[in-house]
Amino acid sequence: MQEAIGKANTLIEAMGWIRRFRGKTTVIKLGGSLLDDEHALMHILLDVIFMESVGMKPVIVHGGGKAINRALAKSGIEPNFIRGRRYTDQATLDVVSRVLAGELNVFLTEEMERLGGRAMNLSFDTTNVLFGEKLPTPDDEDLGFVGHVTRVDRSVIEGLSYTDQVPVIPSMCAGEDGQRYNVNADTAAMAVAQALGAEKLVFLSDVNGVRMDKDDPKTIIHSLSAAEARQLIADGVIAGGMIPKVEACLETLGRGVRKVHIVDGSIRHSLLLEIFTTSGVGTEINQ
Ligand SMILES: Nc1ncnc2c1ncn2[C@@H]1O[C@H](COP(=O)(O)OP(=O)(O)O)[C@@H](O)[C@H]1O
Ligand SMILES: CC(=O)N[C@@H](CCC(=O)OP(=O)(O)O)C(=O)O
Repeated sequence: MQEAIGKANTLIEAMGWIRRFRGKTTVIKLGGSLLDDEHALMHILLDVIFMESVGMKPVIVHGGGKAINRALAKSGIEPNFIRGRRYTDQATLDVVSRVLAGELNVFLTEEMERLGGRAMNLSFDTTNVLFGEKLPTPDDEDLGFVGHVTRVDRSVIEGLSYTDQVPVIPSMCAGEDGQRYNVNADTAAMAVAQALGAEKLVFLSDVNGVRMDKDDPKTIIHSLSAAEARQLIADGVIAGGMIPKVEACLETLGRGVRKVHIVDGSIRHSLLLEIFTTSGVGTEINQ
């Protein structure tokens, strides 16, 4: 009896959160490390399907850095990162296109359908929704075909959301002349969240959030203001791959997205817990 009452209370609490987020867009960024974890990925996709089925509007933007590294190794190409971004020559671009826009984008969409959801892959091979240009960099830091997003085709994404399909978008963009570019997946997710005026942007990573000591999960910081996040970058507490993520969060907050979260996607239901509880499980960055 007590157990049944507990379950009913949980359901009633969940209904409140569902009402609050129904009809609102959440952009979910899937990082490369999670795409390698079959079990974690299945649970994340089930959470996304749940969100869609209760009327929330999830949109997936994905990277795939690890899969790209493996594919490059097979082609005998050494990965080369400059300030967290991959130097992308023509041969690298071909591999990135194949892995991100071809394989991973199709795999994620098919996996969602297999799990009972409805999803649509939005890539160069179907409908491209991310447009951009070569990322401007200083002359001595040329990154080749690395781009940034300057325009998002909102109507296609919103059209899918309103017909109860989850848009799945790889982190690549096309120039107005048709040139393809490789885009850092955190910044691609940020551009999509801004363009859609998303209620939330969730970065699912392989760490439990921003930590005071990057190697100690217990030092997680649950809530950070923009000013505190900037200070932690300046102090070197936030480093490496966490910098572009937090910088993307800060830029997103300045442009209308209400809340940004960094969450460990390998914890079961971390996505739902972050959305449906007041304390959450990851790091929330607020304006
Ligand atoms: N303060 C910090 N808190 C948490 N992680 C940090 C911090 N500083 C650096 N990092 C590093 O950032 C990494 C996450 O970024 P990244 O590997 O790019 O993730 P993803 O593949 O999900 O985009 C962590 O694995 C961690 O090694
Ligand atoms: C320009 C640039 O660095 N692009 C990234 C795109 C994929 C990505 O960002 O994937 P993760 O989210 O797994 O890191 C790359 O080539 O690895």
